[in-house]
Amino acid sequence: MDYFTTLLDLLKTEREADRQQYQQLTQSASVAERRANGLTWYPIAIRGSELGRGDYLTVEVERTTHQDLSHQLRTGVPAALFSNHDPKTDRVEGTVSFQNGNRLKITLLTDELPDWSRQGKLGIDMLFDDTSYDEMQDALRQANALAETGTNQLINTLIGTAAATFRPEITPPALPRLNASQHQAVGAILAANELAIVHGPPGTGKTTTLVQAIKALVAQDHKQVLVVAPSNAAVDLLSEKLHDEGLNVLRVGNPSRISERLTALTLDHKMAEHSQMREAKKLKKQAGEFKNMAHKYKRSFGKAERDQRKALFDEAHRIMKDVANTEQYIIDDLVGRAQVITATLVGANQYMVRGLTYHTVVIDEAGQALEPACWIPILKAKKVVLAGDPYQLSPTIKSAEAARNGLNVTLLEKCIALHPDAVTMLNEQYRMHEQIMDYSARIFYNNQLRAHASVAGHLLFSGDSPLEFIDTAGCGFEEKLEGTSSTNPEEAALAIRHLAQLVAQLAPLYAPASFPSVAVISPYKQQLVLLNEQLDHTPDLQPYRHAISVNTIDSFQGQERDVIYISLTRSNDRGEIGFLSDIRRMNVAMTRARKKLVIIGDSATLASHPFYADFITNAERLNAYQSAWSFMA
Ligand SMILES: Nc1ncnc2c1ncn2[C@@H]1O[C@H](COP(=O)(O)OP(=O)(O)OP(=O)(O)O)[C@@H](O)[C@H]1O
Repeated sequence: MDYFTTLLDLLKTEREADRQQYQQLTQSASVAERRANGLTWYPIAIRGSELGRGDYLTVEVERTTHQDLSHQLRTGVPAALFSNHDPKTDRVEGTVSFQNGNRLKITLLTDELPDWSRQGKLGIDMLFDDTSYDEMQDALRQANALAETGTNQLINTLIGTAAATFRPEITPPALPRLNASQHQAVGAILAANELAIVHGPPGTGKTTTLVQAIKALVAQDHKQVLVVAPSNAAVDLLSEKLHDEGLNVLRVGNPSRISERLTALTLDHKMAEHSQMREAKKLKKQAGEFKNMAHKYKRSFGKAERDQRKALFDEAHRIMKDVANTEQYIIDDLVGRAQVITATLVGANQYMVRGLTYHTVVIDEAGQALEPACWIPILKAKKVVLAGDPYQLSPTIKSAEAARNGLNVTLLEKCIALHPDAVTMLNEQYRMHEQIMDYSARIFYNNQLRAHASVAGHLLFSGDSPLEFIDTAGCGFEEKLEGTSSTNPEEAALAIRHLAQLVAQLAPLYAPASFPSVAVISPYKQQLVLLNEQLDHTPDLQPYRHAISVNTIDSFQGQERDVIYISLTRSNDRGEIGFLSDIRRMNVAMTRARKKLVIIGDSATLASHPFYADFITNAERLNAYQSAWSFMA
């Protein structure tokens, strides 16, 4: 099938580009350089170790210095423990199985700590993640084979060779907390035979809707539902909300947020609480003792000692087999009792749940999911629910070639185009003042989005303007290049001065604890550095620092603040706007604001792009346009 062979080729191109970028960052790089690139923790101290399932040793380590450096050693990534003595030979590979703050656990492909780990300084290196690519590739191959039989109704629908069908007799239960479009979405999810799509623009209650739909699915079908998303954060959020609704949720893989409520949903925690676990623990301890005894007999001793050593090891292995059996029983029991299983897309193939099949799989944040990854959970189901917004951030793709040739188009977008009859768009939003929503609604949502009465007119204070565009054209604020990132120091200063004036207006109106939340965002990382400096050097803002954050747009998807400042940064006479031409990113930025949105930019540069030209005209129409001149005067 062309559909899947094309995807397989694109994935191969992407994998190569990703590997090359990884190699560039690691090859011939010193430990210090790798550490600076976030690929290595060094030095580390071992805080403990435990023998786990499959006789693999899990080692807990802590970063003892350089603790603030950002890094990519997240749960699930392949990694290696190494020693600085001879990092090429003194290393053992494994997978990060837990990470929080400056501690992580790595499960090693061995059952005991190597001798070299007791000398020299140790570190953890991130390795290239071949496993995820292998999983995606396997899924595409399997999908291809199934597609060729022509009989798989779900695949036929998703690739567009069959229509999506519905059971018209199904009527959704009464759900008084949902609005009309949310209720309709739940109805479509219940009635769909193969595919239902929930298009959720910003703040429209996509999560609320999905949670109610999943609850209704469990009640209707009496079958386990698999709920997945590309990011751990989204999986965490859904897991908590589903649990709050009284469902038995099993969170597979490690949560990115360590909250007690979430931890309680993980397999590790549920296992520890299980009635049969005490027995397994006792056995494990016994096996450990046998191993310790065996280690006392050195290999160089005589035959009798060697035999003794072997007998002890054999006994330890035999006991560990019993442990594995007991643990498997516990896992099967816990997995069997779950009504909802939650995981990331690739996590849906974790070995505890690898072989399971489901009636329905729900993919949230489908607008950010790489299509090949979606096929991992899809192959486990008869019916798919896709939820997301194709007009917010798309997945990050490393290979420009793969992106150009179609890897940047998500399954969500394809399915919306193929099956408009399967789409329900949630059309009422609970976040933005209607003037803040207006432009996004017009450009991206065909004017179909409404503001709920509770937010349509909400303001920071009576008489405030919810939308402001501050035009720096003609002020001589020129962009600079810092490395690969643009900056605009005068624009940063202006943004913070404007914020200081706003805060002065708000101060008498709000108690510190209920002070409106503010975020200052820019697509350019170096501009954030300048904004932070300006903030730190504005004494009047210090008492409110807790309410103000500075962030990139990408880290902000899914969040909201009362006040959003966007520093567009670009200002040049070539009309070059770089990153800003990705209007989906700008849609995310603009729709984070609840009560006030202040955008600062140079109309002379921005007007080269119709999205901004139109936005500025719109701002003028709404009386929201102001020249920076008049502000500075
Ligand atoms: N039917 C409703 N009635 C009243 N409030 C609602 C309703 N649906 C959602 N909300 C509120 O709207 C807000 C956003 O809801 P939710 O978190 O479900 O949205 P979302 O669409 O997932 O958000 P995002 O834009 O981050 O994707 C929440 O505060 C929620 O309580």
